[in-house]
Amino acid sequence: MTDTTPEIRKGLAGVVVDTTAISKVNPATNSLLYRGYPVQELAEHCSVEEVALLLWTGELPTPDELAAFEAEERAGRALAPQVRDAITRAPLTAHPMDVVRTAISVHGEIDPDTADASPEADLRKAKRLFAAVPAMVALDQRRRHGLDEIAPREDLDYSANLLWMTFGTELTEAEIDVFRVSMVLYAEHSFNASTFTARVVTSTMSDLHSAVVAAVGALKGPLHGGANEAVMHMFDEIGDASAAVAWLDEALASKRKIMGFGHRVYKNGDSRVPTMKAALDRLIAERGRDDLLALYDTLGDAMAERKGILPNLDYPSGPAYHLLGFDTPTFTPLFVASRVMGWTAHIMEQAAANALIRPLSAYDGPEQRHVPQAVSV
Ligand SMILES: CC(=O)SCCNC(=O)CCNC(=O)[C@H](O)C(C)(C)COP(=O)(O)OP(=O)(O)OC[C@H]1O[C@@H](n2cnc3c(N)ncnc32)[C@H](O)[C@@H]1OP(=O)(O)O
Ligand SMILES: O=C([O-])CC(=O)C(=O)O
Repeated sequence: MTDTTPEIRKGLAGVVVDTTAISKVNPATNSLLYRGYPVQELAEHCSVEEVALLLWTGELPTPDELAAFEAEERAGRALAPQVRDAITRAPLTAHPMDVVRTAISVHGEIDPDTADASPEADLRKAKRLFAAVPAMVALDQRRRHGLDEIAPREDLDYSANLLWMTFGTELTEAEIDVFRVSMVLYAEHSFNASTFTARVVTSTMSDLHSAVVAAVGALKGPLHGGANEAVMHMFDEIGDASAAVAWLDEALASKRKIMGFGHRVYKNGDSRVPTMKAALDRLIAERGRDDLLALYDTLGDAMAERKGILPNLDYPSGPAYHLLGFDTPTFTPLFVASRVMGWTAHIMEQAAANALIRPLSAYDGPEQRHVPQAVSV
């Protein structure tokens, strides 16, 4: 690097832009810690509500703190009429990510703390958003089938209630648990593209809901959260295991990105995949869907053999959400429901020690030149 030729790190690859105390992604040890706790242990022992408090406050809650938050969360689940209208009036041609993005924006407009940017108000906003997003996602899936909204149930925890509001039937404990695991695993992942987006917006001293809306937009893309939906479309396109290898060879020959594989940080496998794959395996066994397992394994093995590239969390999550009964375009909104925890934790962390995020660029356009005299105004 010379004074006149700055080093360009396309995509900020490998660039450390700030510190965070929220999570530690360590590709060398293939580990992920939320506030110091291994995500596998949290997925085994904790409810989504406990993980939310952990991410926001830095500590797992005491039983009293948890009970108080659970009561608050249960009381905040029902949609405000303005948010319900925004969802039901959205054209059915709109992608569910567009609908949840708009619904969050409307939810922000009417948040009682909308004019208050204090840390206490931001935590209240984060809690209200966390409580409300499941009903947004559930209603949007239901209306696409011509079904009515289902009211939240205060006797159910976060995970069971989200499933109840979507399907209106009680799923088995095992099914609810698979869903809980996915929500815990998706909750937080350091400076990924959507979280960084939220931090950029926050760095201008904008508000929490604007940052989350921007983050939803970043998550939608198939190189990020949109990959869980794309995995299922890919499985539909392939059909069954017997076609997987030929499909992959053709896709790689035509330089297609294989959805659900690869990662910017993990190059030897995603720390969350074994936990989510085990959850998917339980669901597959319960449903007797060995055909899906065969397709999953055949494609994964062939990708490892051909390219040495391993699955990321979206690879097992997509088929798990499919087996639970979610429509494929609802998968990424489910990621939103979970990642709201991480985004809002990062928004609060950024605001507490803010510096405007504004990198430099190296200009490579035309040299300075003059407008020709003949050009008229
Ligand atoms: C929850 C999440 O957001 S996890 C990510 C979800 N996204 C996906 O699953 C989409 C598919 N994956 C990808 O597109 C990429 O792996 C990304 C975007 C996730 C990471 O990309 P990067 O860190 O920029 O990896 P990079 O592009 O440098 O990949 C290195 C090489 O592997 C190839 N590669 C990486 N992932 C894939 C893939 N999924 N399919 C085919 N080839 C791939 C690249 O084409 C590149 O090859 P080249 O050196 O011949 O050009
Ligand atoms: O960290 C990333 O780049 C993407 C990812 O896995 C996530 O956001 O969960």
